[in-house]
Amino acid sequence: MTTDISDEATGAPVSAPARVAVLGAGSWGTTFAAVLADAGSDVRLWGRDPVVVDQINTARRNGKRLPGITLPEGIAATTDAAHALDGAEIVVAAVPSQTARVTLRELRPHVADGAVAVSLMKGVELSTDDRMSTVIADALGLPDDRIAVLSGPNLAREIAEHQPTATVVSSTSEATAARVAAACSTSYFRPYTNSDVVGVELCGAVKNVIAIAVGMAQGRGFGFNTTATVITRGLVEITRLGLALGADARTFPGLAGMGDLMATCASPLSRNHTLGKHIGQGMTLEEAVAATGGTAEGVKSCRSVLHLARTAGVDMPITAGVSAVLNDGLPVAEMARALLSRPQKAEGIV
Ligand SMILES: NC(=O)C1=CN([C@@H]2O[C@H](COP(=O)(O)OP(=O)(O)OC[C@H]3O[C@@H](n4cnc5c(N)ncnc54)[C@H](O)[C@@H]3O)[C@@H](O)[C@H]2O)C=CC1
Ligand SMILES: O=C(CO)COP(=O)(O)O
Repeated sequence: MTTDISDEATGAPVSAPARVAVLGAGSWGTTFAAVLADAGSDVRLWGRDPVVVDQINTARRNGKRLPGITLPEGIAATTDAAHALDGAEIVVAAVPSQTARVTLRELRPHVADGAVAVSLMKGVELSTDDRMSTVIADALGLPDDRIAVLSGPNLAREIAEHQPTATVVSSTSEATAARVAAACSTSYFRPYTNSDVVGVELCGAVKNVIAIAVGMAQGRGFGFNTTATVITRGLVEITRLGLALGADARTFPGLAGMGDLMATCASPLSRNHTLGKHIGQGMTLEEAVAATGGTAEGVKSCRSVLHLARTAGVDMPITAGVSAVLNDGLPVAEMARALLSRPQKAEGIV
């Protein structure tokens, strides 16, 4: 299932530079644009905020999302989406999941013939329960074999600091996955490819919900035993949903599964984790969203994931608990009580 993208003789990453448009100049869009530029690609980064765009072009910084980071010269930022997309062979979507459909639909006329689209987004659409690759296919009118998703333990700030990490580029087309992987391969960012788009996307979306649960537990003052329990049982929930929806079991212990779950649940850099912690410490959802800043996808995706699960007849008690706390005002202490008082069962039954 997995392809190693490296030069067999030297072991060095093989990069194949491309003309790339990155849509969304938030923390991950900006960081991924920097990865692509470092891989030698010609990158145009589309952002809505002219102040952010101007700062990227003139000062090589995005002070709003990545304070203290100097960006490479190879990124040209613009507020003009048509200019960003003109001639782009690869189109990368990095806007909040719930806004993707409308944003991409508007930009569709500017997408070049033959372009490949890549989702960096980790969410499930609320109104449809669609994964982001489906939203992209609908909004841009692209066939599945010209769509890839990229997901893994990829906290933007660490990557912007060139700390080493790996990721998964998934597509139903091996050629598309390999092409995208080659365009973003650097000395600090190592893409692997696979073909399990369903599994990779579900892992990315649901781990945000589990990270909120871990944050809530830590906000209540609970330690590593609780954290490890929620992460482990969270992975069971992700696996259960994924298998019910046709994912490949090998994805869950991989980078997009366990890898991303660990990074997001452990790191204070995670917006989902941070938001959960604020809630656990007693903030309202509104206060927690404001205090967190940036896009915490799990806040909305907990509802669509839960709906997906219920439709598929899959039990996801942690996700249900997070949704009840965020949407129905259930106190965190009650969520913990409910989870701990579930009927006894044998471990290992997914
Ligand atoms: N930040 C990270 O470490 C990572 C984020 N992701 C995912 O990447 C996606 C984007 O996240 P971030 O860049 O971190 O978010 P962010 O909150 O830093 O930035 C989002 C960007 O989208 C723009 N935006 C908001 N609403 C929009 C709309 N209606 N139309 C067009 N643009 C709009 C904002 O102006 C902002 O530039 C999310 O799905 C997230 O889960 C995935 C991996 C890592
Ligand atoms: O997806 C991420 C790391 O892989 C980023 O997590 P947050 O969206 O919670 O910050």
